Amino acid sequence: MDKTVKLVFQDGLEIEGKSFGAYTSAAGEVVFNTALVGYNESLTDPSYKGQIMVMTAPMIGNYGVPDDKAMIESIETWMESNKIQVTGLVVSYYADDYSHWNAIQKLGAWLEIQNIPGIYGVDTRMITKKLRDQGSTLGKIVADTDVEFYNPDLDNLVDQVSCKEVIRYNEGADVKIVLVDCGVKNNIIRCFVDRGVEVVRVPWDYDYSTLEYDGLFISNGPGDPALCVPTINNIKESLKEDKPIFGICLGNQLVSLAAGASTFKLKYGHRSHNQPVQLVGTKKCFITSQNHGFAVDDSKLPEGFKTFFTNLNDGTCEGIRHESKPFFTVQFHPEAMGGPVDTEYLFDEFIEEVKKYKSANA
Ligand SMILES: NC(=O)CC[C@H](N)C(=O)O
Repeated sequence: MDKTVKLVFQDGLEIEGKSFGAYTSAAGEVVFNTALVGYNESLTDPSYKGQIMVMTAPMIGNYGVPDDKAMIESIETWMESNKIQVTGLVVSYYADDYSHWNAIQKLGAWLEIQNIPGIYGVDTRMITKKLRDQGSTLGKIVADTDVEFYNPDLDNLVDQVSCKEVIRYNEGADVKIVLVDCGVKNNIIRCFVDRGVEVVRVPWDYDYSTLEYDGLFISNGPGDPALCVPTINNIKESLKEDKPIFGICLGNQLVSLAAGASTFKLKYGHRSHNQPVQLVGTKKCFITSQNHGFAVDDSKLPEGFKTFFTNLNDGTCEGIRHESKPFFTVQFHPEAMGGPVDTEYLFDEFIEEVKKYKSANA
């Protein structure tokens, strides 16, 4: 019989449930994700560092977990990083029995190996309504020893998830992209490598101006973008040049901050696979995968920049682009994994801009 654990909120609410995964206590920001699939990808997305993820899909674990050690081209085949990044997992029904063609382990066993606690048998609908009404809040999963509440937005989490040295993928390709790793999801690297470019992955605070490259990419990542000061300062220098710049999620926020815009914390964030965004100036709408708690204030974008996409649910900024230079960034995740791939064309558009720049400056 599974042991009892509690989900405790900073406002005092305590919810009793059953333990799966590691029987241990952990604290973080409680956020909800409404995606129906993709728990392995979300759990290993470095953007979730410091967060306790509530999944509203009623059954979690039913398709198990694939081999998290399988690698292709030195990247985890089935995962978005080399480990589980969340602090804890909250689900309604945990399915211990699984069935899937490439699953090799139970979700609970995988969590336990990495000392991540899970709680099931709780009313995730009630919890989600609480978070929507009151906003994301600090919380903790408590096993047999209590822990202090922990606010991940006060920590420089990007430094904890970024690579520690320069890593090259597809070395020797004609087009070279510097990828600033703020907690990059593996599928972003796959999307570039599959398009035949070399990816030069550098730490979040690395001075990439010393490198030979043709285009710049700023990755997704955890925590408050305002804490990434070295990255913002490096991007400020890049904005003075004409080399193409692309960014995703945290990358959108960092380029916006470097350009002189500001960011703010959303009440409960966007974490789902069904967020509708409109391409500004058109009637086109795309359904996107999203996982963010901060947003760019596009009410006063700096000279030369305009809103690229807008969220059709709440009108928030979903990307910015420069009016004349090849700079564009998006708040959503065109690389998906999981979720819809409708906006993956943005990788092609960026690489086209890079090739144009490269031939014009040959
Ligand atoms: N996925 C991300 O890159 C998240 C960006 C940032 N940490 C936010 O929560 O808004």
